[in-house]
Amino acid sequence: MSTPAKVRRTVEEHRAAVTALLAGCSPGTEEVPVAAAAGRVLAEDVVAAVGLPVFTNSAMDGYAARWSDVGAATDGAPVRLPVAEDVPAGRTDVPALAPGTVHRIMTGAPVPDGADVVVPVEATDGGTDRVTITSSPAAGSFLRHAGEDIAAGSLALPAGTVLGPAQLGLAASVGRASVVVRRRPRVLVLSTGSELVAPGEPLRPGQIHESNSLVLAAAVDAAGGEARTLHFVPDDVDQFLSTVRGALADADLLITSGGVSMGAYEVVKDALGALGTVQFLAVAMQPGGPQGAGTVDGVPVVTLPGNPVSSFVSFEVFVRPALRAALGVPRPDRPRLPARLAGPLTSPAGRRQFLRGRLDGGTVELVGGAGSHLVASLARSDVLVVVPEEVTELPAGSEVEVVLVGGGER
Ligand SMILES: Nc1nc2c(c(=O)[nH]1)N[C@H]1C(S)=C(S)[C@@H](COP(=O)(O)OP(=O)(O)OC[C@H]3O[C@@H](n4cnc5c(N)ncnc54)[C@H](O)[C@@H]3O)O[C@H]1N2
Ligand code: MOO
Repeated sequence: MSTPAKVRRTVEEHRAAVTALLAGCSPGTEEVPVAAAAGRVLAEDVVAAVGLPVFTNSAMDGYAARWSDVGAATDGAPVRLPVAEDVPAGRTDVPALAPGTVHRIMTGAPVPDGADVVVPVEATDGGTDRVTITSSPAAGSFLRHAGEDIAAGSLALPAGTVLGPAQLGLAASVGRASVVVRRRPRVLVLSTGSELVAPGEPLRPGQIHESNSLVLAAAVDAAGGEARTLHFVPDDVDQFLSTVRGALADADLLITSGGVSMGAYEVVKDALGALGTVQFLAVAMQPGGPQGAGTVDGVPVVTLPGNPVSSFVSFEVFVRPALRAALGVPRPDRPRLPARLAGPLTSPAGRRQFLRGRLDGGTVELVGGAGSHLVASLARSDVLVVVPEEVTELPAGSEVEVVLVGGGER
């Protein structure tokens, strides 16, 4: 049977413990096509095989010219020149520009040797054999110089970079078809509770739809892990342990939800506490007070409280940064910002509170109350409002720190 948690920790202490626990769960590297690397963490330095731009090219559709030939052009005294070549993007045999001539050129096409300006087509009559130029931009205008963005041989993306759309674009631009990335930690997610019923199933009195495993699995995947959701189990120690043991072999981490507080049927605490390798404790925060961490058969386990908001917040505060750090991300934390409170708030003394809020400009409005059962409010929020341990009340207009967890976009 469960016993009251005696150990108390600060948020930072438990964060450090979970980060240390997960430090070993980064399971090596793999090479994947760039097209399949979105969200992955680079495990190698990507060096630019080519500079960018690859060659000096035109920024405009127009005419490549010598400024000494066209610089004096005005409406009243236009310059008329023969068009020697047509240079669409992709032309690979562009002759040099002879003095007294221009090349018609398209955006992205190679600028011929000898040209030092591109005159946009809007400043001409658009001629194809001869062109009349009625004004010229400054010398050097509309040339995109080879290597001005990144030089060949230089570091394009350092190891540890999270590959978002722009980073994938750069990898492709410097010629990479594949990249070496960190393997995604394989994370088992297991919810517990005899009251739980799968969504879609009818509810009998006293039953609720299971939702924490969906939340946690989605959060694991978004953090860079690879979640595998086990079917939830009732408050039965034997069933819990056999489910866990049947799945641990190919897991890097187990996350459980529920069964860790002070009740008579705390399945996670009862089952794992008896092993002696998992510590259950109270963290000075709300929600997310009851926590546990340790190992089962050598595999790291983090036991999160069952209240849905507590489970979500605990993942954000402890598991996400630890997973990101294990993946080698240099800044594993969510971005934080100062914001002004739209209304007043109160908070329990001695516990750091993470309230749900919606950020609008620099102002944050609380969404719902402090209750850790308020899932509809959680779904409408996009930030966590951090209230320090020593603060018990704040008037409207106070500055608070908010954590940008995202979600609820509309
Ligand atoms: N006497 C005390 N009671 C409680 C304490 C305490 O210190 N003393 N702590 C409270 C706090 S804080 C939390 S948080 C919860 C944590 O309890 P458990 O981790 O044991 O979670 P459960 O009791 O299993 O569930 C709590 C709540 O959440 C619902 N739930 C659980 N799992 C799911 C799921 N997968 N999907 C949706 N909803 C879920 C469950 O039905 C309960 O309503 O303990 C307090 N009690
Ligand atoms: O800490 Mo519980 O997590 O408040 O609801």
